[in-house]
Amino acid sequence: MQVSNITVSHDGKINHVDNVSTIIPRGKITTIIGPNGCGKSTLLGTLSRENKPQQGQVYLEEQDIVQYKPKEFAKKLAIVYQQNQTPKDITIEKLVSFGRLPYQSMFTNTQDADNEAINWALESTNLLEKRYTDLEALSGGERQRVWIAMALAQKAEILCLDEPTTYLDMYYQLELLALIQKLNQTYGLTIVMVLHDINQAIRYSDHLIMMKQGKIVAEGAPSLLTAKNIKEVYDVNVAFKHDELGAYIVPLGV
Ligand SMILES: Nc1ncnc2c1ncn2[C@@H]1O[C@H](COP(=O)(O)OP(=O)(O)OP(=O)(O)O)[C@@H](O)[C@H]1O
Repeated sequence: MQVSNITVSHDGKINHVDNVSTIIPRGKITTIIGPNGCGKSTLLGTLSRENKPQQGQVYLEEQDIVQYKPKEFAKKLAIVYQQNQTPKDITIEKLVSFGRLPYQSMFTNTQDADNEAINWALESTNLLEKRYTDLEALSGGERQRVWIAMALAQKAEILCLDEPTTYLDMYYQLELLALIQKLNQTYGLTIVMVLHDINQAIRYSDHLIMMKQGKIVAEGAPSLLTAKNIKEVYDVNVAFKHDELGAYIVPLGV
């Protein structure tokens, strides 16, 4: 995806995303990082057409995303939110099947392809055995996997995730990030996500976009992060460590 001079304002006064241009590399994991309120979700929501930019364009396969019909766009890009309203009395399988809506029409029978995609989505997220379980009976971590399964059933090449690990304990955070990595490495999905944990961003991303006050201040491989630019962006002092675990930061204080 190519983002070209995007400006988004939620209130018509402040530019919450301010003249941003970037490229989301295909087949890679891109993570948007930055302090609270810097515009991460607004940028992600612009890629997924949830936010309409006042200025600029986003191109997907050389076509402006506004030109795609809703169903065609849903076949290209799926998004999973941080928190989702859980419908009552619905099984995992039923929820995942909603991911097939972009493919259904009155004139074509897509049942075989639908079943195949649903099975693949359930298998990839390790939910096959629980397919007939009610969503309400699941823990928060399992539920997040179901929403990802629904997005996978959409069979889109680009998967956007807005703070997918928020509200999850350490176990489910790591499980979810490993799943995202598997989806990228095994199926070549392009991942674009927002994360707050810098160490997770370093460990699981190929590409980082670092934002501050609606602008991109640095982008590239995780090695672009330094104690200096983290201080500038987050106003936090960190120590950078490099050892057999790879690179990671240790927050020292504000
Ligand atoms: N629907 C909205 N109406 C008005 N202002 C909004 C709306 N959504 C976001 N904003 C404002 O836009 C700015 C950027 O918000 P955004 O959610 O994109 O930031 P973020 O970097 O994702 O923040 P966080 O890390 O806290 O989730 C914030 O100041 C926020 O208050």
